[in-house]
Amino acid sequence: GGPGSGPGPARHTVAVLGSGDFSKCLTARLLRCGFRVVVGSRQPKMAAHAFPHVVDVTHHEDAVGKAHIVFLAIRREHYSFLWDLKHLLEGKILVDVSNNRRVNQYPESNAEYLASLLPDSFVVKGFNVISAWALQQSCPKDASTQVLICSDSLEARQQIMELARQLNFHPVDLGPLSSSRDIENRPIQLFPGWKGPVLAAVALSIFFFAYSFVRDIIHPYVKFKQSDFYKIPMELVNRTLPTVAITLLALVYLAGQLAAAHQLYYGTKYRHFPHWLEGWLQSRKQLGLLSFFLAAVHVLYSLCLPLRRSERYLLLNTAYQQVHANVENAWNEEEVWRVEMYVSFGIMSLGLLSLLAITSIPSIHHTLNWREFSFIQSTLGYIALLIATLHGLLFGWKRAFEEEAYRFYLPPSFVVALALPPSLTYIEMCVVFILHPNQTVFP
Ligand SMILES: NC(=O)C1=CN([C@@H]2O[C@H](COP(=O)(O)OP(=O)(O)OC[C@H]3O[C@@H](n4cnc5c(N)ncnc54)[C@H](OP(=O)(O)O)[C@@H]3O)[C@@H](O)[C@H]2O)C=CC1
Ligand SMILES: [Cu+2]
Repeated sequence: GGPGSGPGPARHTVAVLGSGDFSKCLTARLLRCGFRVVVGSRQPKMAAHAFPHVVDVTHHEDAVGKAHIVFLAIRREHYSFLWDLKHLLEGKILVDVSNNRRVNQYPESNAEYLASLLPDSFVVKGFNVISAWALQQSCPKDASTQVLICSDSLEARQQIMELARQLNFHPVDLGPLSSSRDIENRPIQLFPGWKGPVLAAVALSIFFFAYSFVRDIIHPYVKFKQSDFYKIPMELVNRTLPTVAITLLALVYLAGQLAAAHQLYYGTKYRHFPHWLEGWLQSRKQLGLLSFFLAAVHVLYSLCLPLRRSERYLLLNTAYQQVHANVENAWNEEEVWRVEMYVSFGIMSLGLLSLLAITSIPSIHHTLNWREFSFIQSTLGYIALLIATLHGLLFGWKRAFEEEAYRFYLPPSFVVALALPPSLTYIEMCVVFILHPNQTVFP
């Protein structure tokens, strides 16, 4: 018969092969939840010391014979010994809990390898996303209680899901055994989805930092013998941060516009986007959050600029020169307006960006309906981008037009430092307003 047709009492006994950390913690959890456990070990006498007395620690053959569900708490590299137990494992449910060290370490998943080794057993993948430590917790309440389960045998899958429930986990059915590759990759992925956006942020940071370094440090030094190296830790960093932030934010919306253009060009919603665009669309959340993070750090840097010694000396020197030149009032109306607006736009864009970041948190996202989410992420996001651009333009205005040293140097620096991120914005805005006057296609 099927995997459920074993003799009655054996159902309540679970076998665990291997006596390592995972085996110990799993056994403890099984006992606590009312199961009887038999552990199979190569050296049962030695292994028995590590288990409570109620646990039957015995040889592999013996353990397998006493239970219908067998957990394999051993590493994939050692699976070959199961070949000798082949006939004993026939018709039993084998739970593969193994993990690998690297993503896609082997051509086939561990569970699929096991199934090919023992075609007459019912292999179920599961519990690998749970750490031995989490198994020891008596009443886990967080997300780590999720157990992803898959198997080609529906009945075996359901039995293991039921078992997971009895162990106070939340089983998630991921279907056939082919999902095991995905399940095995889960616990060893490092921030999946963040690689591309982080690489983009790092590459842009290097580029803009190098650019500012040449423009603000090397150029004045070579041309005017002016040593501004003190600017590296604060000013250069604080110039790089907002430029990267605004570029990343522009990239979020550029992806949506390219997708819209793609759909318009092919006249259908049902054609697949090219891979690069698909990946880009899926990293918009990460790009947006990175942009928010960099913008927030930029604000902290900006707030701390007046704390610097250099700032104090420069201020005193200016005051001294002013006295010397007999100028009573240095008030410059245009400058005042520029800076007031520049600061105000900066604060506004950070406020809007925080709103975007907060609404991207899943629990808050779920309280919004699709239109509300799309309004905040598309419309307000766009406005944030626009205001941030104005903030950047107002900042660059003075540098471009007023600072003695840069006046003749205007075209290349102005275009690259300021026009590049905003121009992405403007191109997008033209595209969106011409093609979709009142539509925001991708939230
Ligand atoms: N530790 C953890 O937090 C987690 C572990 N896992 C998975 O659980 C499995 C076991 O992990 P863990 O307990 O940490 O590993 P350990 O290395 O601590 O234990 C593995 C056990 O396998 C047995 N074993 C070792 N070599 C052989 C062999 N050549 N032939 C047969 N049996 C052998 C040993 O038992 P004995 O000497 O009694 O035969 C040993 O205790 C792994 O596949 C791992 O990926 C999954 C999720 C979390
Ligand atoms: Cu700024």
